[in-house]
Amino acid sequence: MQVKDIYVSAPGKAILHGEHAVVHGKVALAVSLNLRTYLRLKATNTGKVCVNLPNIDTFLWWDLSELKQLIRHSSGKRDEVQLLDAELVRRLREFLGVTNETLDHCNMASLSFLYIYLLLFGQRELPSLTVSVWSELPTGAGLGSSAAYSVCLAASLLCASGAIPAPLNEWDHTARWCQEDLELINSWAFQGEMIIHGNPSGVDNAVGTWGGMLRFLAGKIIPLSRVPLLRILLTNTKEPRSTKVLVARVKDKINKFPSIMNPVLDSVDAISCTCERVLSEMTCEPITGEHYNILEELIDINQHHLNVMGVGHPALDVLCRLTLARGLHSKLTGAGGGGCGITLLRPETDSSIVQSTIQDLRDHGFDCWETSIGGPGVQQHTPISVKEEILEILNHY
Ligand SMILES: Nc1ncnc2c1ncn2[C@@H]1O[C@H](COP(=O)(O)OP(=O)(O)OP(=O)(O)O)[C@@H](O)[C@H]1O
Ligand SMILES: C[C@@](O)(CCO)CC(=O)[O-]
Ligand SMILES: [Mg+2]
Repeated sequence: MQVKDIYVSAPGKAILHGEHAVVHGKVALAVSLNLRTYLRLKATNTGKVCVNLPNIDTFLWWDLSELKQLIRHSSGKRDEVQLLDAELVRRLREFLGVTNETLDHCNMASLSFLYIYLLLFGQRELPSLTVSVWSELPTGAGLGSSAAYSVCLAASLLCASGAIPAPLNEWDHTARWCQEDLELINSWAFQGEMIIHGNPSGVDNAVGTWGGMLRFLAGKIIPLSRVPLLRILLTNTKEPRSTKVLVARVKDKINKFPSIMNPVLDSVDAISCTCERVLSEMTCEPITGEHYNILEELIDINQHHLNVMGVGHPALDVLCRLTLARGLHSKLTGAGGGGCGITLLRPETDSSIVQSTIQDLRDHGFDCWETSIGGPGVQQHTPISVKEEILEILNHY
């Protein structure tokens, strides 16, 4: 089977409020970033499937003949894409030599690729192809790198399998899919997330698919169209962590101390709802200092709650302390345990304060930059609409 070449991209995300609580049925508010993951899928006639993931130093290939063995006993196409095919996952783990303890980037990324590839093509002739991915996002740092990767895999492989059309017209440079196709992309990306995360809420892949700011509650996605322009500083503490491990840790704590932890989750839920109300007020009445005072207090309270959940880290404490010394408020974003934090900048925050804060954080060995939020969700690209330096990397393989 011959497939068509395609370039796609999907954004990373920052969670304003609700990380972890969202896994337990509470509200989360999340927003897409201007940092994206790009994927090129290229048809080949080598009889192989090649995967090039330079961000994580992973370059793998398999013969179609060995991959065919893996689908021999597969249960086939399932109607319910929300559940993993446990038997296929078990076979893939065995094939790749992944045990429960091996949580490294390479294994998780190859497992999720092969899982989606084999389920989409397994009932037909497997296509020979090369997939290359490059991301502007730090890997495993709380900015939704796994979701952006899964969304790109889902979109490109669904297109290649013919399950959804390629949306680009000859006169466009980028194009997005219709709502129904986006829902299919999102549900397949969720499966990739299940493999990487274990028990994802689905908020990250929803942002990667639709972009913008959204409210997420128990799988229900509500885009927030009326939101004020927020200035946010992103800091990567560079402390490595795994979302899968952290999500499992919070679950254990809730199981051990339900009467103590459930009120914390309820409080996080109330924080997300209050934040959403304040953001909406800011779009329909003059923005005042009091709006920002409330947003800052919500950030502080949530950061304490996340520490109570056990997903803080000394480096994140340093971030909060250093920024507070300049009058700025920060919290972790994503799964925590290291990784990234967000700092809210007030409109009147002087650029000299921002610059000296960034310098303080860099002096501590952190990466820090001001970001713009609300970028588009998953897109198809023509090659010339991909940044030159990224195109060079993708076309290198
Ligand atoms: N550019 C990439 N290339 C290949 N695999 C990637 C890439 N980015 C992320 N991944 C996959 O995602 C995993 C990291 O996912 P993880 O959920 O732990 O972090 P995150 O998504 O960055 O943070 P969070 O879930 O808190 O937002 C990696 O181990 C790898 O399997
Ligand atoms: C920690 C978590 O809430 C957010 C990770 O970005 C996990 C999830 O929602 O799947
Ligand atoms: Mg993730």
